[in-house]
Amino acid sequence: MAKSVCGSSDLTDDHLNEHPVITPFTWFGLDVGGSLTKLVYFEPENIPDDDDQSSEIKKAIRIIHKYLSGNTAYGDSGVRDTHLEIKTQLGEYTGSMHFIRFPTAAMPAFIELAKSKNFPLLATTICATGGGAHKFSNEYETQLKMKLRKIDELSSLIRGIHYMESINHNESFYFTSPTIKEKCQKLNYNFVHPYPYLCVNMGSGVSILAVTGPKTFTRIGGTSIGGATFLGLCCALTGCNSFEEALELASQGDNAKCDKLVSDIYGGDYKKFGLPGHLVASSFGHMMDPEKSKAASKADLARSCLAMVTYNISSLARLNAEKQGIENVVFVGNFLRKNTLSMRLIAHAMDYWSNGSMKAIFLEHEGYFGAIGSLLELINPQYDDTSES
Ligand SMILES: Nc1ncnc2c1ncn2[C@@H]1O[C@H](COP(=O)(O)OP(=O)(O)O)[C@@H](O)[C@H]1O
Ligand SMILES: CC(C)(COP(=O)(O)O)[C@@H](O)C(=O)NCCC(=O)O
Repeated sequence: MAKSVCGSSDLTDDHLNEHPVITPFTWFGLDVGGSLTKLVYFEPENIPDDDDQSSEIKKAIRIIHKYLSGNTAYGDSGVRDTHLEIKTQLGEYTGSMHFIRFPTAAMPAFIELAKSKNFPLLATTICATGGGAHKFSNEYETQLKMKLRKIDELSSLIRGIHYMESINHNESFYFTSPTIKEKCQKLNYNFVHPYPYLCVNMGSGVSILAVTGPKTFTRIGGTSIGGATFLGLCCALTGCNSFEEALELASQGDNAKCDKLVSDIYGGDYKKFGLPGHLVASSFGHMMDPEKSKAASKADLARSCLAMVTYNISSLARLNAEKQGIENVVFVGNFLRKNTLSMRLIAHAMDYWSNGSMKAIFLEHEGYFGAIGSLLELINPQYDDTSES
């Protein structure tokens, strides 16, 4: 009989919520986001020999384990982030958690790949979160004969964060002197007494949550100007084709070539209200001047996009934190992947505009927490597509 990752295949999802049956073979958590799909895969150290299984299933299990943990690239666009791999214990099993991502636009190719690797033989149901768990539900059922058990994405995110924090002492960090390259240091943050904190999830769009306990949070805001805005604008303005390319361009550019600064308007600082001359007064404000527009390079344009999106998010984060009386703000999501520049800009902006009262905290597993939370539903189902506040 085919196994379900959430239990035996002859149980309905309702039964699975009450009595999860954990099988040590196909432990996946899926997070299908607006830009990227994240797959967290747990590989147990010792796979017990289960006599109940047909040799066909055993063979498929071996192939999948070998395929996932033996490769770092899958199909045309799947990537395993090997630097994030971590040893942990799930249920009674010790093993490794692997982190894999691919563009959500490549979902049809992923479904074909899953078919070719016999995934459906192992799992009739897979725990999935993110908007795509809803959007692709029919495709999984008709093409793969797999059910997506839908887990609420923000609950999954918070669960994933708290789990990672509990197993990885080096998960959270902050920056000191973020704007001074020679002095800037990345230091471990002690997350022992975290509540309340603000969680800012910088994905395609941005959700802002006030987290008051291990399982209690409220979504207090958001913005549509997020990671996909940065990448979309960069592609439109510079012709770049990837996030990596956009970041590389941004790292070489100067946003003052595109943005109007306070000093462009005041000739210096606007002292009465504490606005320094180097502050951006108006993002892309120089672009209405034909000469300045012509002089701006692709790198300058990319840097302006990055600065605009980053500053806007950190402003919203600070205002929401202020409103809630919260000092610690945790920034997650793949917009921060490889994006130290934005992290340092956020760290500086949060510190500067709060007069040192707020701290920006970042997490190593950036964009994978939703998928981790989804995987944890196997062990202890909590959030079957319900939101919590
Ligand atoms: N390889 C990549 N491809 C596309 N976007 C990426 C990539 N790496 C980082 N990003 C950034 O991460 C954002 C998506 O973040 P993520 O947390 O995965 O959100 P979502 O769940 O909406 O896909 C993108 O909009 C982009 O800014
Ligand atoms: C709709 C979303 C929760 C989807 O999550 P994502 O895939 O972007 O991580 C997110 O994009 C969002 O919160 N957007 C901002 C909507 C708003 O408050 O304006």
